[in-house]
Amino acid sequence: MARNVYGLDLGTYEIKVYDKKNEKIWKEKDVIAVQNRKYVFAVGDEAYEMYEKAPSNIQVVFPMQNGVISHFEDMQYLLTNLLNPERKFMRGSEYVIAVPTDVTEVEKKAFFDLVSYSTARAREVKIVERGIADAVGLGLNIFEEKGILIANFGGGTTDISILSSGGMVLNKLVKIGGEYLDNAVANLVRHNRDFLIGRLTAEALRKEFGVFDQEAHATMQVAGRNLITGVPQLTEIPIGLVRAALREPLKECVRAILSMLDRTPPDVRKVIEKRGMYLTGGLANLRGLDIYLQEMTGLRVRKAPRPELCAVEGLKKIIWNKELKTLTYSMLDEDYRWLR
Ligand SMILES: Nc1ncnc2c1ncn2[C@@H]1O[C@H](COP(=O)(O)OP(=O)(O)OP(=O)(O)O)[C@@H](O)[C@H]1O
Repeated sequence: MARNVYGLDLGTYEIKVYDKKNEKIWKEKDVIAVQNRKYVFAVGDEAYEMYEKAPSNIQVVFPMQNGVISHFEDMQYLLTNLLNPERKFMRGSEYVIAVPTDVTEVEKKAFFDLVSYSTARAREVKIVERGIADAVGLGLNIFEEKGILIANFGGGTTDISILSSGGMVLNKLVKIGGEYLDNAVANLVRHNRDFLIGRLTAEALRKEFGVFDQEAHATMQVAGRNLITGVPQLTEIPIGLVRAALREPLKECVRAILSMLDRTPPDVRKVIEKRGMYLTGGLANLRGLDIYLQEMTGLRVRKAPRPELCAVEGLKKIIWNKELKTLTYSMLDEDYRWLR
């Protein structure tokens, strides 16, 4: 099979892929369903459909947690299956992978090894920091700009980066993302209403209500289990309860952004204050999040047009452009000294 070049943004919630040969970008849920702890039953979107609905002999596993790989073999199987469903051999392809910056070298190396040492037999594996891929995806002149603040709100994490002159000045990975918010909503509903809802229902509530711009008396009917009677039933959840659950985790993200700004060199900070910050990642679609962040940080907030695909669009540009390719590196490079 002919060689190909892939851009991979491996997220906790979804894997985004750029396929150079077929000139297309696609995404798939980062989930695998395993039967009797042995046989792979389904992968990707199909496996996600089974989450919270599967019988007890089928385990639905999320191979990534908080932005890093937690089940290496499941992740490798999932990726190989998604890239190569017909299981034709695809040796000799090249990969450019977007990785979070604020993780350990071992965690970063796992992304590299995932492709380097799989049946894919990669010809070349390059890594680029996700904040940089986001900036390229936003169409910013990464080499010239002297102050860029990007917050990537994802499924498992919020990756905050400050860039200047083509490099990372500061970066912080906050372990709060969509999943954390969903758990917060489900927990508050349980404590407040004695009503048990699943994570997917909590996600639907969060997507429906958002953070701002909705009337204060809206409600949504959801299915769950009454914890007093033990009976499954429908109930109305008010918007106020969902907003209350989101408040503290979102404040934590705001605090991380502000504390990073405090540590930013003054000249870079001046440019950021003038230009504002950029919002990327799937959670940036949360209704009203941009207005909320604008009010809380005092910065102008610009949301990427397709925030969840911003990093993979950056990877696409990097793959096609020689100058941008200098932003990538290999962990096998002589001058890359990992663990030292
Ligand atoms: N319209 C929407 N409204 C609210 N939230 C949304 C919307 N669309 C997607 N999301 C949320 O975005 C999150 C996924 O974002 P994204 O795909 O950027 O995450 P990821 O890259 O997989 O995760 P991470 O970057 O943390 O590893 C999910 O929690 C999902 O619920």
